[in-house]
Amino acid sequence: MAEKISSLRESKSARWVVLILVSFTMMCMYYLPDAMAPLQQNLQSKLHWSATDYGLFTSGYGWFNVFLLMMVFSGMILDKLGTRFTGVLAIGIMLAGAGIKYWAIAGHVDGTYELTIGSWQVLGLTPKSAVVAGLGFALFGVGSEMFGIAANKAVVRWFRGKEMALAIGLNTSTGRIGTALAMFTPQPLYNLTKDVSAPVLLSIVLLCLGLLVYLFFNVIDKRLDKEESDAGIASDEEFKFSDIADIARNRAFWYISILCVLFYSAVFPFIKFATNLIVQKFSVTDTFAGYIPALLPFSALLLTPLFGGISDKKGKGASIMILGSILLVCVHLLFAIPSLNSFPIAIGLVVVLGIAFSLVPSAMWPAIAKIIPESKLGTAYAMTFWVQNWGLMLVPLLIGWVLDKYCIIGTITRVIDGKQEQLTQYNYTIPMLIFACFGVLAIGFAYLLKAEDKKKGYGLEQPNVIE
Ligand SMILES: N[C@@H](Cc1c[nH]cn1)C(=O)NCC(=O)O
Repeated sequence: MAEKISSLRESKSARWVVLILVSFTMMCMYYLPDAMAPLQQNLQSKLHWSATDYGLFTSGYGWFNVFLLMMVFSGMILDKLGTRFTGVLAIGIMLAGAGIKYWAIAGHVDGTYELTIGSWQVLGLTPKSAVVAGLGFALFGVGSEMFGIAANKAVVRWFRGKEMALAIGLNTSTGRIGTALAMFTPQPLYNLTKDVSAPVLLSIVLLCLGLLVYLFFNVIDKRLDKEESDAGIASDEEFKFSDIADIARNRAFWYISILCVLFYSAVFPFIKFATNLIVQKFSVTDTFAGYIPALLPFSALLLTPLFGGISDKKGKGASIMILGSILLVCVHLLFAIPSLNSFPIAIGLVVVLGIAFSLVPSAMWPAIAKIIPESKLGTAYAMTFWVQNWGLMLVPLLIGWVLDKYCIIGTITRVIDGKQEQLTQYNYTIPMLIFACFGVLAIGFAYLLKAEDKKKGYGLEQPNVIE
């Protein structure tokens, strides 16, 4: 009997075209989450936000994902309706969220909110602009996570048994180009337009481009469906509620998800505060300071596919996650030392953080595909992202609050756009120690994962490529 294989999936060029299309859209999507980070100080002075307000707005990314269980719904939609529909829906949601965020940051929302429940003051004179921008970011976050899950599943579908970790790594890396652009462009854009919302507008343009490109991917992916159904190859099984319970019973899955929330809590929220940290601690200008954190996604961009390729061929996935977490702790501890304040040190530390930020994702995302069957993969990625979003939501809130409560060391007066502005000065030692603690816990969970893999034989330390 003739072997049932798909010639499209077997075609290296078709696989790589698919990867380019999905990854380009990923890049467009990754611009907005970090595009406000280089303007933290400008946002604070233009919109009269405190560090707590900035933390609240930043935490918005996770609000709907966490509390409305949006990622679980996204996983269900994905497993039921497929990567093509889900991807387009996700981009539509991101566009709506980015639009709301733009409206709020462009200065159309005035006044403050105060919210008290009993004796607990939930929001104390919080600018409405921060809350509404946070709501826009929350909607964007739903689309962004939904797209991330769909993109991972699409890449796994096309690359399983081939260069899977390399492909996932390249896909994530292209996302890092979006993050790097988000670190490089906002300050020059602001200098040009004197408008803090200009980067949000650029993100809307990028998302529209991403949508066009994703529609091309849909055409090719549909051809694969047709080829597979003609060849009698079964398409993905549909989502079942019992999938959630099956995944939740897998101990290794929880180790990866907890490692994920701890690791990413020490990276993404760090990026959100990094420009300000570098201005404050290393005494460099705002524009130049924005370029230093950009080295993080840049080094990750080059190294993630390299480490993905190595783990495809050599394995050692769990060990790579341990190493990445150790590097993360070292970097944050060194950032915490007040006397280490010369700016070449900042550059070196950010590059090493970029290495950690390449090691862990390059091994982590393919590891989920090794412990969970493909039919449940959308739901599994959704559940991991849900756990991760708790960190993306709570950690910026915590850091913003800690900065205002414990880290203010004074104010300076600077002339910005011809006006004298009071800028608050912070000491970032405590926030950096908090980030380091997440890293220490991440090391522990990476070891637990390695032990579980040894016990259950998932093959996390084995190569991915089937020659
Ligand atoms: N769930 C996403 C979170 C995110 C934040 N900004 C953009 N995406 C994620 O973890 N993606 C994987 C990664 O390594 O970027």
